[in-house]
Amino acid sequence: APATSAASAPAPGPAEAKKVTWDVEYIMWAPDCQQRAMIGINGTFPGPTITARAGDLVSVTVNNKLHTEGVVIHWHGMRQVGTPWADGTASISQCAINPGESFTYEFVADKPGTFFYHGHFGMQRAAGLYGSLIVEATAEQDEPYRKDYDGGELNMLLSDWYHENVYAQAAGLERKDKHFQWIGEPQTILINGRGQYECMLGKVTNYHRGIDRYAKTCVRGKEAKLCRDKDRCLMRSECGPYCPKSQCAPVVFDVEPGKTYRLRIASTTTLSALNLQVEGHSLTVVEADGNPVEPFTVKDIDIYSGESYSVLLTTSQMPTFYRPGAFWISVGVIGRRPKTLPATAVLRYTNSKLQWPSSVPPKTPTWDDIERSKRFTHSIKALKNNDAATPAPPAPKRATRTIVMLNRQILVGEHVKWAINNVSLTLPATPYLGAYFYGLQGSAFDATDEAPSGFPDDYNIRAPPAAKDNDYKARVSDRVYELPDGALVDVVLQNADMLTETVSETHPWHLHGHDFWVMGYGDGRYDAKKDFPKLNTDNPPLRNTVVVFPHGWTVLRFVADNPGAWAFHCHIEPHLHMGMGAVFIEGVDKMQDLNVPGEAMMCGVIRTAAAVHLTPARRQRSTALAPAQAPAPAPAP
Ligand SMILES: O=C1O[C@H]([C@@H](O)CO)C(O)=C1O
Repeated sequence: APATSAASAPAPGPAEAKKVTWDVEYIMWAPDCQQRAMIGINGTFPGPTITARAGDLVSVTVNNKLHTEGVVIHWHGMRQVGTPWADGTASISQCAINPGESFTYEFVADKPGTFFYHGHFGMQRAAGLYGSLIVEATAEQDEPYRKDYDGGELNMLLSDWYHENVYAQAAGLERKDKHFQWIGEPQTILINGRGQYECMLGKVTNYHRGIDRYAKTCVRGKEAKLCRDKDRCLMRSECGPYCPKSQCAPVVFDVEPGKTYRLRIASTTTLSALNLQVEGHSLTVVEADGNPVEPFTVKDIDIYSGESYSVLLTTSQMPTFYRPGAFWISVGVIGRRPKTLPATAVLRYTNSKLQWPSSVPPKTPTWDDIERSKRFTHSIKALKNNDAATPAPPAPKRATRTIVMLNRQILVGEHVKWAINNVSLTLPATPYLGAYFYGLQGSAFDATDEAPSGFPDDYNIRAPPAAKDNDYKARVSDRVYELPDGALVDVVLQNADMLTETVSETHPWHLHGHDFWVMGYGDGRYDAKKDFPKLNTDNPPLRNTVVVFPHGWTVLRFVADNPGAWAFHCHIEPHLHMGMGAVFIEGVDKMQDLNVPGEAMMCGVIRTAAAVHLTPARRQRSTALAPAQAPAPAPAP
């Protein structure tokens, strides 16, 4: 029978239809039981969940009610074929929407899957501007794993949360050299926008104290009293995590025993890579970034910022004394030494004898076990010959253009930056899409030269960038890559030492406007002669986000068949802010045929050019305003 019974878990935000109006504004909220200012939509955090069906036209009118800054919203994973102006990237696909102004995004929800949306201007994603975007399959294009779950769907939007506001974070990153202030580890991991700062819902162990010396088990007795005042609780941080109406109340997924559920998981973290597990249950991965994968079963999954998965979970546990039918879902930090306690949610069977699990939440795998993470990531393969009505096209066997991208943390001037080859990306005042649409690229950004497609053969990826004069020097630039229409593009992401010797970090790279095939991964320096023949042309998974592991390489392939200006960047918010990104321009000659809304491009040199046609119109104005401004007739004597 088709699974229509939705499990009674709170979706991240209230569900919305496909045509909506959003007020984006500052709100006071307590996502981890501590009240802070953040960016909300229609008064809530996270923003409303959009649920659409594949092929639907989604229309979102954004009213910018942030009185001190512009805003844009990016629809992460939507390819925006024919609508590059709706991609929601400030300086790339549009001008930021000014305070007091509105903009309507209209795009087709092009394929079924688990997605999300978020701010893409400054560091607004880190300020809480995000929400879920779920695209359901139509009857004709049924997802291949649809028949494999009968329990319904659960949705988990994962994020990390900082108590320091994003303006302070950005200012710290921009300080010079010795005064550079890194954002550090987040205070709290959030599940559907809810977490509990320094507080474990389950028992605190030495393991938890090792992560955060302030870790404490939340006191339930004291809070019970506060909980009774339900209305007051709604906005008060001290109401604590166990008050059901509290903004930081834990997420509880109520499920029936003996069923299989589809758990949708997406991560929009600012920084953290996460590992998720459900006590006593295995997870079968079936979808990655909206694409069917060859199913594989694991105890836990890794998820990097920008990625999404669907996993199938069967509620097969018989209630026992030790496992009375309530289980911890635990989400912990991997890849960087954690200082943040794992987030917890509850999977609760309808026959559970207990409200809360009595066990200790499962431990997160050792944070620096990169080999374990590689094994998980390498297990993801495309589902071949799947019975979906529209199976994904096979990867082309070759590329017509190869861009090798050296990922380096490097000093530029005296600032700590990230650079790709020798370009640390800075965004121009004029959106690239508008610049190409109006043919103003020469004055809108540095179009004298393309961004570099490679780096010197003798560059040592296992040594930090040297400050010597003859070093391969990076500079801040807004140069782009122009890709011929239809080009088959290979991008080799090459990781290297950071400014700290022997240290290299994991970076999740996200491409706008496309899915790409992940052709392969390797350690050390990519060697085209040796490594190219070993790339996976058989079942490379299609994705929109992929990681490059420390000191390793990743090759991805895509077809440049979507005219527009597309960002390609590290999805770690501060890294993008520090220049870790690139811009691909596709279909230069086809750009003029697009239906680009001119009013979305009126900034930078386009505004200057448009202003040329405006002349003072004092006479018309005085005529137009005359009636309203005329003095009121004198009262009759
Ligand atoms: O960009 C980064 O800066 C810090 C560190 O390298 C300097 O404090 C860090 O861990 C990053 O990922």
